Amino acid sequence: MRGGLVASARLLPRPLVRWFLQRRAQQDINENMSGGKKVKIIFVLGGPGSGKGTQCSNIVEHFGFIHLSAGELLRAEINSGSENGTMIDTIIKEGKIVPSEITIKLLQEAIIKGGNDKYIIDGFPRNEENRVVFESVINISPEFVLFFDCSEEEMERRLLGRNQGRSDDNIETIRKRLKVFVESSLPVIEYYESKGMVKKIDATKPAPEVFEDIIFLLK
Ligand SMILES: Nc1ncnc2c1ncn2[C@@H]1O[C@H](COP(=O)(O)OP(=O)(O)OP(=O)(O)O)[C@@H](O)[C@H]1O
Ligand SMILES: Nc1ccn([C@H]2C[C@H](O)[C@@H](COP(=O)(O)O)O2)c(=O)n1
Ligand SMILES: [Mg+2]
Repeated sequence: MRGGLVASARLLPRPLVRWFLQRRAQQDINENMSGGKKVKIIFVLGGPGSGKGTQCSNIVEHFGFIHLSAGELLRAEINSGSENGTMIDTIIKEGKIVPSEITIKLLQEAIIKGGNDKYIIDGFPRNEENRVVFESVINISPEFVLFFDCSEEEMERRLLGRNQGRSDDNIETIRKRLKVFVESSLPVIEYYESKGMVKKIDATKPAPEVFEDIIFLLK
């Protein structure tokens, strides 16, 4: 029966399939969140090492958001031994971006599991494909985008000193990630900027000062 449904879905026009997936995702998210409130999302973007994870922990503590890091969800997927794990691991070591359907499925599951109505999503959308597929499948627009603006030299220095055993914190992969950030992620930030949705933070400052600026913006 299920196989029959999948086979018939292949015969449906693409917009209809997309509409169906979108309705399912929204229904799933809305049925599972707390208090029947609309789910609110803030995207946190910035280059590798700009301090997204550090500040998201502060935001969770002070503002009651659930923090989802796309990178951490992908690393958990690798460690879970899933069938996509090896492929994700290779892509991350190469500093490239994982296909959107994988990352969005992980985010969707985490939103449903979280059961909250306020999410701060860090490191997503990382490219235009991430943005467009999220829009069409999840169909929730972010309230706004927090952009951590940091110089490349500072980001490189921080990543080389991070010391958390990440397979992508080596100079070769760091340089590739910085290049991918400029080529694929900055255009996404520019897209949201053109819609007046970006709140920019000077992320080169010391962490406590960055958080003071965030408090000002979130209040
Ligand atoms: N404002 C800051 N000044 C100096 N060091 C910082 C600052 N913010 C974070 N750090 C340090 O820099 C390193 C990278 O920070 P963090 O992991 O938060 O960055 P990130 O943007 O999440 O990076 P990635 O995209 O690689 O996950 C960590 O070792 C962190 O302690
Ligand atoms: N939307 C995303 C987010 C992350 N990744 C991959 C590629 C990144 O270099 C890596 C680590 O992410 P981080 O922890 O630095 O945010 O994870 C991706 O492919 N797509
Ligand atoms: Mg991070």
